[in-house]
Order: sequence, then C-alpha cells, then structure tokens
Amino acid sequence: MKEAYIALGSNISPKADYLEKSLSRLQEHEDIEVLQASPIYETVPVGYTEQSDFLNMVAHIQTSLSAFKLLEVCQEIEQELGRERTIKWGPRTIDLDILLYNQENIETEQLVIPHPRLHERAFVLVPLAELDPNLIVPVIHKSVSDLLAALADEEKEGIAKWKPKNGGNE
Ligand SMILES: Nc1ncnc2c1ncn2[C@@H]1O[C@H](COP(=O)(O)OP(=O)(O)OP(=O)(O)O)[C@@H](O)[C@H]1O
Ligand SMILES: Nc1nc2c(c(=O)[nH]1)N=C(CO)CN2
Repeated sequence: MKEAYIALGSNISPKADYLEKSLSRLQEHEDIEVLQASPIYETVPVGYTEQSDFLNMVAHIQTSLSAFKLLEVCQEIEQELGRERTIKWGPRTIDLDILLYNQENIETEQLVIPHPRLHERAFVLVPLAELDPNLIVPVIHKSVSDLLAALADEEKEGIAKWKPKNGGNE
C-alpha cells in the first residue's frame, strides 16, 4: 500500500459540490481509501487572477495503484465532472493534482512528483499543514510547516477557512 496526498480545487459553481463529488469518486474506487480530508479553504486565484475565487482542500489517501494509474483516475474524475481545458491556469470545475506519492520522486513528461509548484502555493500548503505539518517533502527535504513559514504573509492572506452558506451551494 502507498500513501498519497491529492490537492483538489474548484472555481466554477457549485464549487463545494465538485470537491465533495471528487472525494466520493476517490473513496468509491476499489483501490483507493481516503484516510483524511482537510477543511475547505476559500482562496484568491494565483497565476491568472481575472477569475473567481477557488475552493481548495487536500486529501490524504492510501492506494495500491501506481502513481501513473492514480493520475489516470484523477484525470477521469476531472473529465466526468466536466472540466474543460481552455485558459492555462484558468477557471475549472475541478482540478486534482497529486502532491506527494509515498515519499517518491518521479520526473516524467506526464507526471512530476512532488508537485513542482507545491512549495510556493499557500492554497496547497495551508490545507496540507492541517493534515500533517511535520510531513517532509522529498527532494526539497523540508517540512510542510517550514515551507509555509517561508511564504510571504500576503500569500497567506488570500486563504480563509470556508463555511457553507446558501445551504452549502457556493
Ligand atoms: N503531480 C501531478 N499531478 C497532476 N498532474 C500532473 C502532475 N505532474 C504533471 N502533471 C501533468 O500536468 C498536466 C496538466 O495538468 P493541469 O491541466 O491540471 O494543470 P493545471 O492544474 O492547470 O496547472 P498546475 O499543474 O500548475 O496545477 C496533466 O495532464 C498531467 O499530465
Ligand atoms: N487559489 C488558487 N489559485 C490557483 C489554483 C487553485 O487551485 N487555487 N490552481 C491553479 C492551477 O492549478 C492556478 N491558480
């Protein structure tokens, strides 16, 4: 069995539904068990900023799948939930990124683990720190809490714990 951390993000309504549906799809997969899910955060868009705020979270899973097979499963879920790739870093119903896979380092054209932008993204590090602040990120050899502490305050200001309103149909 391997352990992995998956980042989930959505910025097309109903955002929380897309996160929940993705988590259920992961949990329903016969070779995946969701061990823990972080709280949901509302986050300002990074990169391409002319878009709606995101909801982001991180899931800790256990799986017998290879990292490549896990990527396929993530991409199938993205497709089923209607993701269209138009603008790079633009709006998406759901994005599933593999952050870490069993302390492994994988560098292929198709898959890079640890996720290459993990260390600079508060919308990933804040929920990941809720699950395990002491987790060491391979290659970088730093803990999640150290990476988070190294981020500029303004990066972290754009991140707030999300509470359901309108019956959770954000
Ligand atoms: N760790 C990873 N998790 C998910 N996809 C990855 C990973 N490493 C490489 N990829 C590749 O990245 C490609 C583009 O992914 P995607 O369109 O979701 O990027 P993005 O989410 O817009 O940007 P970002 O990668 O910065 O989060 C995927 O087709 C996949 O092959
Ligand atoms: N706040 C936030 N910004 C982003 C996100 C995301 O999930 N949350 N995903 C991106 C591309 O993966 C680009 N920018």
